[in-house]
Parts: sequence; C-alpha cells; structure tokens
Amino acid sequence: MSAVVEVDGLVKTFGRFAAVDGLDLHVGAGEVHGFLGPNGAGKSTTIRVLLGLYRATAGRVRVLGLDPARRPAELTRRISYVPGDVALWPTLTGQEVLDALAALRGTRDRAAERRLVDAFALDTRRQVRTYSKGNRQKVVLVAAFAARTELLVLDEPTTGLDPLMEELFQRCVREAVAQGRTVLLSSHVLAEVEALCEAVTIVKDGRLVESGPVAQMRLLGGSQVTATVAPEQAVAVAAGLRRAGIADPGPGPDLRLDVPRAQVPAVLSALAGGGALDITCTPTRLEDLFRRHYEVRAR
Ligand SMILES: Nc1ncnc2c1ncn2[C@@H]1O[C@H](COP(=O)(O)OP(=O)(O)OP(=O)(O)O)[C@@H](O)[C@H]1O
Repeated sequence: MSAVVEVDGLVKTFGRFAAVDGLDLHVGAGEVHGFLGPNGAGKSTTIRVLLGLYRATAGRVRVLGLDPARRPAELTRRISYVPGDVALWPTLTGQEVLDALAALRGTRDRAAERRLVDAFALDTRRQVRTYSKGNRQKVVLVAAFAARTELLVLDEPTTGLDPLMEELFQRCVREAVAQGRTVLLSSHVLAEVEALCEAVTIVKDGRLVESGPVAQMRLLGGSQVTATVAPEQAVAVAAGLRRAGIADPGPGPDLRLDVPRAQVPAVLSALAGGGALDITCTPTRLEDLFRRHYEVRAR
C-alpha cells in the first residue's frame, strides 16, 4: 500500500517553542487513520503543515506525493479539509456556502451533495449566521464528503453533532473509504476512533508516542481482570499475584487489574488458587488503551 501522507521528522516551531518536535506520520492509501493525543499535542499544527497553511521548520512532508509548501493550490483541490471550529461567511445561505466551497475546489458532484444535504437534514436556504454550531459543522461535512477528493483531513469533525448525526458521519467515512478515498481523522471521541480507524498515530508534546495498526495494539493490549478476595484469603492471593508478576494488586476486596497478555494465565491461576471469587477476564477495550496516553503532566 503506497502512503498518501508521508511525514518524517517534522518540526514546527513558533518562536522558540516546538509545537511539533520530530514527528513521523504515515497514512496508507485507502486507510482511515486516527490521529490522537491530548490537547496541545500538535495535531492541528501538523494538519496545517499537511495542507500547506504552515511551513515546516524542518523535516520531510509529502501529501499525495506532493510537497504542500510548494503545491498548496493543487492539494486544496485534491483534499477535503474539515476543521473542528468552522467559521463560515455569516450572511451567505447554506447553499451559497456550498457553492463557494465547490468553486474554491473547482470540482463538484451535485448529486452527492444533494443526497448528503438530505441525509444531514440541512436547511440550506437559511443564512449561516442563524445556524447552530452543529449545523455549521454539517455544511462543511457535506462539502467535504460530496467533493471528489482523494484525501479527507478531518480535524475534530464531529464537535457539536448529535448522536444520530455522529452515526451518519461514520457511515459517510465508510462510504468514502469504499470509494477508494483515504481519511486522516483527528478526534477526541475515542469510541469514534475505535469504530472507524484501522491504524492510529498517537502524539504527545509534539512527538510520536505510538503508531500502528489497531489490530496489533489490541493484541498487545492485554486484559482487565477482576475478582473478589475475602480478607482471610488476601495474603495468599497477594503472594500468588506477586509470583505472577503483579507487585501491588491494590486494596481488596474487589480487585481490578490491567494485566499484560503474557501474564494473564498466571494471574488467573494465582487468583483461583488463592480462593478468589467472581473472577472475570475481558480484553482491554481500545478506548481504554488510548485513554492511558491522555494521562499527562502539565507542560
Ligand atoms: N500560531 C501559534 N503560535 C504559537 N503557538 C501555537 C500556535 N499554534 C499552536 N500553538 C501551540 O502549539 C501547541 C500545539 O497546538 P495544536 O493546536 O497543534 O494542538 P492539538 O494537538 O491540535 O490540540 P487540541 O487537541 O487541543 O486541538 C500548543 O501548545 C499551542 O498552544
């Protein structure tokens, strides 16, 4: 699979502050790639470099094989970009905004646009300044999905959408992929990322933390084990768990342990052998794996 987005060693500084500090990001063709990280991690800054809105301080950036710093206009035509905080021309109607966005891009699929306007239940006759935040978001989503672009760059695109519209958004992403398009999705909605993305890149403080296929992360994710331990069994269970590699199981009687995959059999037999009750073992949800990366110190 060839890469649609290739970023190697990207640095972007503002004054002496490095918002992005040596980041690698590779998005394969036809992939939905999640771009995750806590507030201020450098995701939007990276996205602006991909779109040619910011110039990289250092590093190599190619989008659809082109250098965005040199070919921003061509990339504008080939990329659909949806920001999280949409600012639109307030006195135009929804339809006039769709017309303007299509004119900027230079290509248009009117039938797809009409279908999406209906699906998102958008009244395009109204002036944009009368729209709610969710409706402003819908205008840009309709324009993005309806355009015949190869790459969708979605930066927190579902901010303000209600749950039904969130479902519709997910259907649109799946359709886009079925049409052979590629999606880079930056999102704090971890359930959305879990539902849509086959690969993710996680960033923190402008640097790569983890990147790869979601299936592999799931395998490495381990399990959550719970059990009830009566006070008279606590010492025996704690000793068994220590032998199984769990130094501190925490206070009883209800234990909740995050256990790496390789240790699961030993932990389960330590619990059962020590007389623990109500033992359960479930694979760690991807959402919980992602969540661990959000526990950060203040910068
Ligand atoms: N134009 C700018 N001038 C100075 N600092 C900036 C500028 N743009 C972003 N930053 C800083 O760079 C860092 C990364 O910001 P960025 O918006 O890329 O983060 P993010 O990962 O998109 O965060 P969020 O999830 O909150 O949207 C932040 O500390 C931010 O304050």
